[in-house]
Amino acid sequence: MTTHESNSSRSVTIRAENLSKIYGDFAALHSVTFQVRKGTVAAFLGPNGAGKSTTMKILTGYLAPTAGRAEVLGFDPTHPDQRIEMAQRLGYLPENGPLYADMTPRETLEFVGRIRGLGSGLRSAIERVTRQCSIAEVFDKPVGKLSKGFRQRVGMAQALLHDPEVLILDEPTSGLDPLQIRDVRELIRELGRTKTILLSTHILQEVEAVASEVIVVGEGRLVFSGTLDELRAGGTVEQRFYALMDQKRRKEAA
Ligand SMILES: Nc1ncnc2c1ncn2[C@@H]1O[C@H](COP(=O)(O)OP(=O)(O)OP(=O)(O)O)[C@@H](O)[C@H]1O
Repeated sequence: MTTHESNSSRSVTIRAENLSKIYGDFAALHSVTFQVRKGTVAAFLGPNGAGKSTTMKILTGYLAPTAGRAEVLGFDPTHPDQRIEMAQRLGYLPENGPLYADMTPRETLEFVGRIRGLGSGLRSAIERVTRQCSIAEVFDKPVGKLSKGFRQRVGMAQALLHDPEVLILDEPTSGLDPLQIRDVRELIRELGRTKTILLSTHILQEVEAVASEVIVVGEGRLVFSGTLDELRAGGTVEQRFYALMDQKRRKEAA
């Protein structure tokens, strides 16, 4: 346990506290607060433009919040030294894949592994993620020539390369076909046995398929945060999601 972790509650791995983000004159996030407890798979659910990617970029240190505070494993992503330490224990799949089009998956993973300083462990790490993400058949094809589904899986592979204890996955099943979606959900469930995972989605079925905790946002505001069972109390995920969104609209109109 590091000093950073002992300073915060041990059971909370990801914390967003009153996060706000303003792009120019557009407010994308309004004081969003939620927590993800250690060892859970949490779905970050919301319609297009709700602020999911913005929140994830803040949590991973790629964007600074306009106000509020983020924390992952007790580290502050806006603090340069803490961000580096955090990155060693965090895997991030960004929204549109992180990948250089000219590089093959092999070159991508070797490159990422070198940056991460994996040294002699790199070869076995590459073998592990190649198996986990089923990318062996495209291993030596340029990423730019791969289907969206395979690019997404290469993105997952780079996020998993250093076997991080926390994963932040921005729409991990986006662009995949039904069989690939089933495989990636299975992989997420498997990884969720040992890791804390926050994944964004706007697919309601995805929530029930993989998550035990749910955070719902709409137009940059938090509308629900709790367990899947709490969300399902009084209806299906679908019914509850639409009810929450309608409730939010009525509140704003009042
Ligand atoms: N760099 C930026 N400059 C200006 N506006 C931005 C920028 N990035 C995002 N936005 C706006 O902020 C809002 C939230 O965007 P964000 O990408 O976080 O939403 P999202 O929930 O991830 O959406 P999606 O499901 O479509 O990916 C949107 O209205 C978007 O257009």
